[in-house]
Amino acid sequence: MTGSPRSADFTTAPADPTSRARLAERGLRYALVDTDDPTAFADWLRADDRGFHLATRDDEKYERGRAGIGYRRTTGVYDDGLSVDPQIPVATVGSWRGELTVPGSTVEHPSTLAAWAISSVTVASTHRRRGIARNLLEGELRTAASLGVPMAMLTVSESTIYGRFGFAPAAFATNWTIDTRRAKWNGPAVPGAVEFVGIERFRLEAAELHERVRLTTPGDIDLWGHHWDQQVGATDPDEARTKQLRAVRYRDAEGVTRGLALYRVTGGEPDFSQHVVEVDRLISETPDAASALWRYLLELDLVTEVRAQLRPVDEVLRWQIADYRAAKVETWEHQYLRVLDVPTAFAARSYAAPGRLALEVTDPLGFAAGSWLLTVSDDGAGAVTTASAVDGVPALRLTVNELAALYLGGVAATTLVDAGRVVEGTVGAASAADRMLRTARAPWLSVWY
Ligand SMILES: CC(=O)SCCNC(=O)CCNC(=O)[C@H](O)C(C)(C)COP(=O)(O)OP(=O)(O)OC[C@H]1O[C@@H](n2cnc3c(N)ncnc32)[C@H](O)[C@@H]1OP(=O)(O)O
Repeated sequence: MTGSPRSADFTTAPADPTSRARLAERGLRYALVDTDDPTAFADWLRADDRGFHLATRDDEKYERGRAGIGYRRTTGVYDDGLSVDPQIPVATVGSWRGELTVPGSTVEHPSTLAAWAISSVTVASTHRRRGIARNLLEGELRTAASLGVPMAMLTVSESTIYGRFGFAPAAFATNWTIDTRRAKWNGPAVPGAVEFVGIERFRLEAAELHERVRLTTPGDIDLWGHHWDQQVGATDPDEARTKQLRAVRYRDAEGVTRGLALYRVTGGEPDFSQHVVEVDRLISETPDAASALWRYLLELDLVTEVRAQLRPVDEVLRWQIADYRAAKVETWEHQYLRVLDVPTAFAARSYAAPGRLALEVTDPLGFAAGSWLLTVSDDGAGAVTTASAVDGVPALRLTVNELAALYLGGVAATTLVDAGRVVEGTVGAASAADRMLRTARAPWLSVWY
């Protein structure tokens, strides 16, 4: 698999004319990059790397990058007046049409929403704070809306940037640091077995397993081949990290792979008994698989600390170690959403309780603004119509940001009312909203993109 395009329409949609005109007024050219052209793509990647303060790559790595993410809609802003290297863009953005899992999805009956994934947003430090990123972001949102994509999504370098464009965090993640001398395993013994697998096998089985697990995880997304290449270090075979990778899998009593872990053991100082385990990935399809893999990692000899990033907020491990304080857990906001089409987005997910909810939404960019009525039937299906306040229907007033935060059921309307970010039109409306919107398990996104 070289990419995840379900449909290629997104790659050919022209650069947004409004942003193009606004940037042209400033002497800047906003254009799609021809990703079939290795030179143009390498120049774009050079700008992307520079924007994120990454090391410069050699030509072979640029070509590998093109093979991996060249399927994306790749846009640059060029300053043709530059006296040096005007062919290197002064701003970059990459986007694609992804699939966001929504509440109610199962492997047998998947419910996903088309979502416009935005990545590689950079503006050269020589051109910062002149409104270039604003034009890139607004251009992406208008393009997505023009293609009928109901949601935009991204993960962020800084949490302060994207609220102004209508994004808000809708799924959170946790980073764990576990003192293994204190964290005695207190969970169940499980019937299957953990065994080592080669890195190539891990890559193969992890991609398959993620395809199933992401469909049961609201907030998660479909992944692309290059993601797995990067995960297992195939893009950087000579790096120390790549050479340290080890992989194990959990097979259940029937011999079916239900979980995988990729990890590195580092350090050991001062006497070889104090190594640190960095868990790069732990994917589990069943509670048994998660138990077996966590237990394996926590009981490794010559190890005193296990670190894991991007774990779910309601990680079950919390209840499987003898000493709660053996684990330091830090919460991050992670999956940011931006609603572009309210009726389509809210009809795609299912709900925990029947009822009606009026949503008065403001949106400076207009996409989601309006008075909406969400009606959930007894089977948990939802439909949204335009309607002004209806007598007896709980009502909330909110901006498009809070609408995004509520969407996956991971943030409570009652919290946002108490925070002063959502206003109740009728007393008790937030509790009514929570009964309909909240999910049993916290939504979760397992990757950066
Ligand atoms: C989805 C992703 O790709 S996340 C990665 C984001 N990119 C990075 O972090 C790479 C390093 N940073 C950069 O390249 C740039 O500083 C960017 C892309 C963050 C901003 O680009 P700029 O062109 O300088 O932003 P621009 O001038 O359009 O600013 C737009 C608005 O965002 C605000 N803003 C810009 N950067 C930041 C920031 N780092 N933190 C908070 N606010 C910011 C501006 O103040 C402005 O606000 P306003 O219009 O409401 O007054």
